Parts: sequence; structure tokens; C-alpha cells
Amino acid sequence: MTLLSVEGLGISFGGIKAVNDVSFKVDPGEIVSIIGPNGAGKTTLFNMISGVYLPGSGRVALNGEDVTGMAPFRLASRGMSRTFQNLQIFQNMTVLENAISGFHLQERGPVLADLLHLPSSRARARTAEAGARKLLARVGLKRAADREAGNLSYGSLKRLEIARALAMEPKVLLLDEPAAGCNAVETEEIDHLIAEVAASGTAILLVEHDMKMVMRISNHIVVLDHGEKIAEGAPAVVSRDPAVIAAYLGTDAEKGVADADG
Ligand SMILES: Nc1ncnc2c1ncn2[C@@H]1O[C@H](COP(=O)(O)OP(=O)(O)OP(=O)(O)O)[C@@H](O)[C@H]1O
Repeated sequence: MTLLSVEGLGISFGGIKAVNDVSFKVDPGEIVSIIGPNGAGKTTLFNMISGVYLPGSGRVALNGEDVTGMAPFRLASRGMSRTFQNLQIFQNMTVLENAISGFHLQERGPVLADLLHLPSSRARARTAEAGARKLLARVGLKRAADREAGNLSYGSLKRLEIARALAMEPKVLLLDEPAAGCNAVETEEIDHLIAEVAASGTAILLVEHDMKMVMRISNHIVVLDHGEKIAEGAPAVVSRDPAVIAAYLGTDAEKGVADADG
């Protein structure tokens, strides 16, 4: 069964259609990217899928269950996690504490037990810490566990944010520009991490401007322009599509599409 199904999704702002009738599917372990020129509707589409915006039309289904407009924390407990373009890291906390915070999203422990430091609360805290340490090892931040997050390089912060989203053991992980602001080495590290997460069976839905990265790691690409889906398919197919090239014409990204193709 399809893991994530986006069907005819649309939304208007002040009478203008920011996204119109967009549909696509994501299977387990697949890396699907949403691309398009500035203002094409990528972030808006992402926000509708992840419950930040209520769609004006259409439907989002996760494992066959209708989750349209469901709040992000409910989606997270059903298997959909996301990261944000602007990092949501607690800069003054340690790397480990940031990773642990991802586990508290899934907890439904009694608040009183936590306040009174009851054994049940201490046991949960130990489990979360052990899980967080494993995740830090997975994203290459094991040795940075006790450092203040604000002192990390940008690429490491990006990986920390992915670690935190993985705490929920998502079936589908939405990444909003995971390589933005990263240098070539950091981008490659994030590439490898995304590929490893996908290989473990988690589906990845990606919005990313780095066209070379998109062409390298995606199994499937959905192209938006002016809120409409104008093409979709494998990277080699999409990068040769005349409608896609025309949409990007005159932008830096067009050069990216052509370079990645060659
Ligand atoms: N909250 C909002 N209110 C009004 N208009 C909005 C809102 N969010 C997005 N838009 C408009 O919807 C359209 C799509 O914007 P969106 O940010 O989704 O594009 P994008 O493809 O993510 O762009 P970029 O690549 O520049 O991040 C744009 O015309 C934008 O101005």
C-alpha cells in the first residue's frame, strides 16, 4: 500500500491559488523531492501535508488513513515527522538535550509523576537519553553530545535537527531544505544521512533548492510551477522535460538542472 498519498491538494491566499490540484504518492524507503522556481508553492504544499495549513481542497492519506489537516503533533504520533527551513534547535541546550527533546513529543507520561520525580518518570528519562545517544551516533554527532548546540557548525545543526525528527521513528520524514546554508562537505554528509534513513525503510519527502543534491538522491521528483504540478518522474526524465526547463529558464536553478543532467 502507498505510504503517503497526496490527492488534489489546493489552497488559495486572498483569492490567489498558491497550490492547485497537486497529487503524488510516496512509498516506503523512497526519496521524493518537490522542486520548482521561487514562489512555485513548495513550502505551502509541504505545510498542508504536515498539518501546518488546512488545505482548501484535496486530501492527505497516511497508510490509507485520512489525515488531512491533522495537527502536526498528532501526525507525528501516526508516523509523520518534519524539519523546518529555519532550524528549531535550542541553542543554549546541549546537543544531547536537544536530541532528548524529540522523545518527549511522543510521551504521554503523567505530568505529576515527572514533577515528583517518581521512578516511572526517571525510567522514561533514562530510556529517552539512551535513545537520544543512539540517534546522535547515527547522525555522526556522538562525540558532540555534551557540547552546547549553539557552538555546532551549521551542517551539524542540520543533522541534529534530523536526529530529533527521527526520535519519533517516523514512517515518513519531511525535510524542508536540509542542505540550505551548508557547504559542499556538509551537504554530502546530509546526502549520506538521508540515503541511510531511506535505506532503513523510512520514506523521505524533500523540498530543496540544491538541484545537484536533488538529482543525486531522489528516486522521484515532483515539479511545481505557479502552484501547479507541471511534471513528475525520475531525475533523468524530469531534468530533460521541456516544461521543467522552461519553468526554470533564466534562473540559477535552470543551470543547476542542466548541470545535474550532464
Ligand atoms: N501565508 C501566506 N499568505 C499569503 N500568500 C502566501 C502565503 N504563503 C505563501 N503565499 C504565496 O503563495 C505562493 C507560493 O509560495 P511558497 O512559499 O509556497 O513558494 P515556494 O515554492 O516555497 O518558494 P521559495 O522557493 O521561494 O521558498 C507565493 O505566491 C507566495 O507569495
